[in-house]
Amino acid sequence: MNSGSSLDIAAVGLSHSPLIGKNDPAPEVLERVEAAVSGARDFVRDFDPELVVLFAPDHYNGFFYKEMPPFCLATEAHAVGDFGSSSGPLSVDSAAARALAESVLDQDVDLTVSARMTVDHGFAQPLEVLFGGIDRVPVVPVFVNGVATPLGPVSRIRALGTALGRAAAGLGTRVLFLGSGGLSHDPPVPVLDGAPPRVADALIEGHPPTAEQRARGEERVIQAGRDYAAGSAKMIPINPRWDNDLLDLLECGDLAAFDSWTVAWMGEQGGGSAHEVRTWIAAFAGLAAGGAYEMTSRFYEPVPEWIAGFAVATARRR
Ligand SMILES: O=C(O)CCc1cccc(O)c1O
Ligand SMILES: [Fe+2]
Repeated sequence: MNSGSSLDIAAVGLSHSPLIGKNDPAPEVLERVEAAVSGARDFVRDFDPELVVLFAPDHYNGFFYKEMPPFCLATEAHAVGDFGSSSGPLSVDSAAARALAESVLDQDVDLTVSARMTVDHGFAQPLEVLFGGIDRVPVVPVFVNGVATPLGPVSRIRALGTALGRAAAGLGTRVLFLGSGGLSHDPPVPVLDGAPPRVADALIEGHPPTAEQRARGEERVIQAGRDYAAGSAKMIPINPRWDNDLLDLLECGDLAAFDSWTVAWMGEQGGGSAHEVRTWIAAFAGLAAGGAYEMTSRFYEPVPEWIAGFAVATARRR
């Protein structure tokens, strides 16, 4: 149990992958990852958050090009259960969500609000991994677009995180900022630009896939993981140097440095889904809004089997 100030804030960044448990790396890699994740779980248990502000991307399960916001806060959310992740309602703290939304808007950050957000493994997995389910802790889900171009400047994501950090301080509760995704990786997520009409239509309209279509899509991602690990894929490789540079900036707290990271450069360095690191930047900006922080643990390992530069980091106020 946490015995500190009720206004404590903390942050955790955690990579996700729908291939965990489906296309696993060597046992020793798995062991190292599990030890790091277990450390994060202990950190979260000790911190004992009263509210989790969860930043996560979507993989064309909830947000489509019919209208694609750069980010969106939910006052209610339900998970689709892709790749065997949990389905059903998340335990959203609607009152906190509304209060945070109002405060963020008051701080001059344009925010989309959803009263019924559809989310996928990007949200479900970190809640399962750290809390044992999607309905175990009061949460405010915040979608951060990490795949659907055009993407705006990283500075706006940092501004969102900062505004939510300030807003959360006004709640008077212990808040954990949690970022889900990244780091560098280039999974076979469809791209609207140049897509054949049927694919384009699906990306725009978001017709729910049939069970068979979903199974086929998931099998394609699993096969891509096998190819990535075998080095036979045309995907942009995991970039440990880039990933560690990112973790260095988060560790030293120089979040303003991310403002010069361009969308094009990030994609070249880290692959099409590297933009998921926006969730980490938002989470750490939320923590930084409360003052100086320290990173209390940091783990990184490239896991091509999962199509993930896999990282776990925990941080709290000094
Ligand atoms: O297409 C999908 O639904 C998921 C693709 C995907 C694969 C590995 C790691 C990820 O972060 C990711 O997003
Ligand atoms: Fe993802």
